[in-house]
Amino acid sequence: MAETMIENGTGTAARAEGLHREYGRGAAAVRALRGVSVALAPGTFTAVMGPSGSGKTTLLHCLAGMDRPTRGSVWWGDTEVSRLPERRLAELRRTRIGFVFQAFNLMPAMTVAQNVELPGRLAGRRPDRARVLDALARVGLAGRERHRPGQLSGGQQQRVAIARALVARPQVVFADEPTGALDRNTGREILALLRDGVDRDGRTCVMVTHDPVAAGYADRVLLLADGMVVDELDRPTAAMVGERLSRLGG
Ligand SMILES: Nc1ncnc2c1ncn2[C@@H]1O[C@H](COP(=O)(O)OP(=O)(O)OP(=O)(O)O)[C@@H](O)[C@H]1O
Repeated sequence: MAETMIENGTGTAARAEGLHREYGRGAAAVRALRGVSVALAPGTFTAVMGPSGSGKTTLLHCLAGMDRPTRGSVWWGDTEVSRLPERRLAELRRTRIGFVFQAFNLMPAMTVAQNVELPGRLAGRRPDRARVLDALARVGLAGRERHRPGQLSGGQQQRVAIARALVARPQVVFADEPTGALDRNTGREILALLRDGVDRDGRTCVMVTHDPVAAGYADRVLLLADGMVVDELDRPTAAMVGERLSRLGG
């Protein structure tokens, strides 16, 4: 039943159909996405990989409602977000989507707790202290709420960013190279946290990564080349991913 619903396009946490994204016009135009369709089943972890410039970040931004496709559609559940007016899209993004960046993107002058509260405040909601503390505890940062980001290690800062992405309990979390700025062991801890959110809370997660070991935490890998999905791997191992990537020259 669930499979059929997903094939029909309903019952997905998010999906994209026939996405094209061009930057610039005329001779200078860059075709970053050239007809990408993906369906993200609820409670799954997908890694997006491919050579530099293949369109990974563009796809993530379009799926997360942070960029608009030139053509094609993006859906979160039954809502077509690619057609929503900007204000409505921003509102919906704050409740339905979490985003984790490679460079953490925390506000240095704010405390850890204030950083986690910020998206809610921007959405006009009063901070729910218990929920913020719970989100911090879940990423292993209980007791750090009054620290500033500069007083934390890179791995701890990324944990704050994950708590910030999760505090609204979004259906889908997007992560753009979340371990790219971290050493290997710290990176593994962050990946385990993302995996845990999928397994324990049924969250849907999509992550761009260059690292085959990181992709091994996912249920599925989508391989992009030249703005198109060229391959897909289920239950990937780092070795399988490394081998497919080297065939793509990535
Ligand atoms: N805002 C923009 N304006 C113009 N061109 C862009 C813009 N964003 C991306 N591009 C171009 O679109 C193509 C795809 O970029 P994208 O960042 O999605 O690739 P990527 O696979 O994430 O690359 P990397 O692995 O190097 O981060 C590239 O050729 C890039 O230069």
